[in-house]
Amino acid sequence: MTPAPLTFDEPEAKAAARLQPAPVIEVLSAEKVFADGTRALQPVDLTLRAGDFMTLIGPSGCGKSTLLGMMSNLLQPSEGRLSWWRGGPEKIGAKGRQIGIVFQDPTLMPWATVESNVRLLFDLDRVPASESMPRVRDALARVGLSKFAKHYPRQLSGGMRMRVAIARALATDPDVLLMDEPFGALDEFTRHKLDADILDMWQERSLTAVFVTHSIYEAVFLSTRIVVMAASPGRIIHEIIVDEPFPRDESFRVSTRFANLCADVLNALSLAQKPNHGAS
Ligand SMILES: Nc1ncnc2c1ncn2[C@@H]1O[C@H](COP(=O)(O)OP(=O)(O)OP(=O)(O)O)[C@@H](O)[C@H]1O
Repeated sequence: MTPAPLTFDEPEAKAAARLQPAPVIEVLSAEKVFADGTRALQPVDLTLRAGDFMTLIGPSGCGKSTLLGMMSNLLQPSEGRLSWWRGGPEKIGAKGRQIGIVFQDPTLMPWATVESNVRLLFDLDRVPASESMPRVRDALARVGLSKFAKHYPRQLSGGMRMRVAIARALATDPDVLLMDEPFGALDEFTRHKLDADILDMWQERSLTAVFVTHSIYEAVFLSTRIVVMAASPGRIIHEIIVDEPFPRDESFRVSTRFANLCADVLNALSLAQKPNHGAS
């Protein structure tokens, strides 16, 4: 059946807005000044939509982690506000509205097994093992660590420890996954493998993702949208849409299109280095 045509008496912008996926997190003129007076972010406006894979990229200190912290509701804006599923923070956690977080450091408990580390959030919530363990096992299988469930963090490589941290976030069955430079400390090969795995999970689970990185290649490979930020004060200066179909594989990494997109991000980042570009 042919879909009903859009009504053309409607302004174009309104019609386009109707076709966009629903907002999941909206950052509404939110800014952050820390208690010591550091102005980490000047007012930022940003809408994360269902199904986005959004990357935040920019020089050190431009406020990427601060912005991610506010999006996770772990950090409060000093001015402005955020909304989650068009409501307040009370909307977070309901069915279909779970947020999972992966930090830069895997932050594992060294005395606990891989399995216990992944189970941590369930244990804190006093969820019975009969309920939590199938989810823990499923998450460990998803990151390829089933055989290491009884190992301790010291017995794992850096990449494997990061997989445990990802499994811990996945076990809670998140709808939105916020990741703060999770692969920054890993070698290039491990990083490529984990990038591919994250994309598979994002597709399989219909996740909405926000990913902080310093790597232009990683940003282009993963994202549907790249948000470029500048420092002093932290702000958004540009956005690049990566209109490349999924699944993406290694052939994308060596394509001309990939090289051109990397050049676009690099150009935007060099503007970010210019003092006061886009600052108000
Ligand atoms: N708790 C805090 N108190 C005071 N200043 C802070 C605090 N947290 C961050 N800042 C400052 O806010 C600014 C933004 O920091 P943020 O960590 O968000 O930047 P970033 O872009 O994530 O940096 P990086 O890429 O190095 O991780 C920096 O100047 C930082 O020193």
